[in-house]
Amino acid sequence: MKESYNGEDVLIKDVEVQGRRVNIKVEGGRFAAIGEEAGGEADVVIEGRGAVALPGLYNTHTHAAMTLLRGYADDMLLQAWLSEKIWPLEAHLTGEDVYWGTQLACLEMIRSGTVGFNDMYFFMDEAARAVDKMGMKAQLAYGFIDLFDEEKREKEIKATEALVSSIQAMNNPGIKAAVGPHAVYTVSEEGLSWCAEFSRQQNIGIHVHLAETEQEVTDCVAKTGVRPTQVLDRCGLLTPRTVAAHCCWLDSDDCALLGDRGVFASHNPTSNMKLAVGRAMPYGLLKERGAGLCLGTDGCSSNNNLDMFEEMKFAALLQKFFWHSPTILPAGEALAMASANGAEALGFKGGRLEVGAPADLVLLDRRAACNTPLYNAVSNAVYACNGGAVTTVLCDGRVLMQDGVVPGEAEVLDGARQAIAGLLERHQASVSE
Ligand SMILES: C[C@H]1O[C@@H](n2cnc3c(N)ncnc32)[C@H](O)[C@@H]1O
Ligand SMILES: [Zn+2]
Repeated sequence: MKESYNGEDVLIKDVEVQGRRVNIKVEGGRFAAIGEEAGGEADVVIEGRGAVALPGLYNTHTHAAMTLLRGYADDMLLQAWLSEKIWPLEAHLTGEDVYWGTQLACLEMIRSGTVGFNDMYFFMDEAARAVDKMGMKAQLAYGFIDLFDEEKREKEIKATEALVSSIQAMNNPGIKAAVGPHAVYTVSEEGLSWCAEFSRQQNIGIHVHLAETEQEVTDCVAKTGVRPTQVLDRCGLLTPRTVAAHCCWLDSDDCALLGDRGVFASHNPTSNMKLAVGRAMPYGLLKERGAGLCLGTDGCSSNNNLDMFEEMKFAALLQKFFWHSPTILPAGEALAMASANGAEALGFKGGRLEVGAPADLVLLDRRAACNTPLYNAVSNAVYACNGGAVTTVLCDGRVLMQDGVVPGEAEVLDGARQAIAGLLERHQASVSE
């Protein structure tokens, strides 16, 4: 992987953009020209051979280094899955594990056309190091969990402040810090309010789980007298800088509140179906109330991959099936959720195939079966292709994959495999003590 990006100019020849065979010229990391006339000198020339060009994708909800836990525990309900399986193994994670697990996530995301993502996890300075090395864009938050304990809250505050300053010291405009209050059932209202105030002072994003399960809502009402959305709102966490993940068990007042506050709701259909949360995000109501709408995979152990092409398809199908409407969430809206909306949710400008925009670009193989026939490239992208059809990826004009080759792939896979072996060994040793 290239250590430093020197702003190369790129010319991509003969690609399909909205039904036209054109060239694409990238200069200084942005689209300079898209059309038959695009051309001229370039440091890198890529033969498109009729490839389908799409905007780069943004995964707005994941726990990237959970790649190390892929397939570790499946087929369980959320609370048992977290408390009996996931959290006990996560207790043995090291910074080195998160460095390699996040690189593996970046590799998988690059291979399937994702150029930016929204992460909430631990040892996030190591995650930032991995993102910097892999050349992607990301908003990174430490998973703030105080379990309503004052001492733990102080530690979570220090960890959050440390991460934000270390990311800001990186001076990489493609890597942003955020606060990551986990959820209303794992964070006290003092902790939630601190996160809101700190994100306001620092003018950084907020990444939070909201209304994932019916139990989250009923327990919250029983405990506080109000619903999770109202708890987040009275703590100041509902803002235009907020990405709320899942948003399944929302009623119409919740949707109106999210719309009024300009919150982005991140739909995570695969995770929701895999954990059987029992209700699809109310996409139609949220759209009507003006909430931002984007898409995310959640972590690899509740999906179990990071393929945003699959995520677009499952979003479109789940919404149609659950709300009994064959016209809800058409392919074009699914692609917008996964690209431009996702970029906007994270405060990035990209995810648009437009002159002047940052050059986030994905090329799909024109000869792949999923692109034959090519009546409608967006339909194929959402309903037929998956990440396997991606051949070339640019992020802010930087070539991250060309003709299926990601530089340094073997080293990332080896490092991740070693991290997994070490993690399991430490967990095993503690269990047998
Ligand atoms: C950041 C924290 O969020 C946990 N985590 C992973 N998946 C989910 C989910 N679907 N809902 C809530 N928390 C989750 C991670 O396991 C980590 O403990
Ligand atoms: Zn999550």
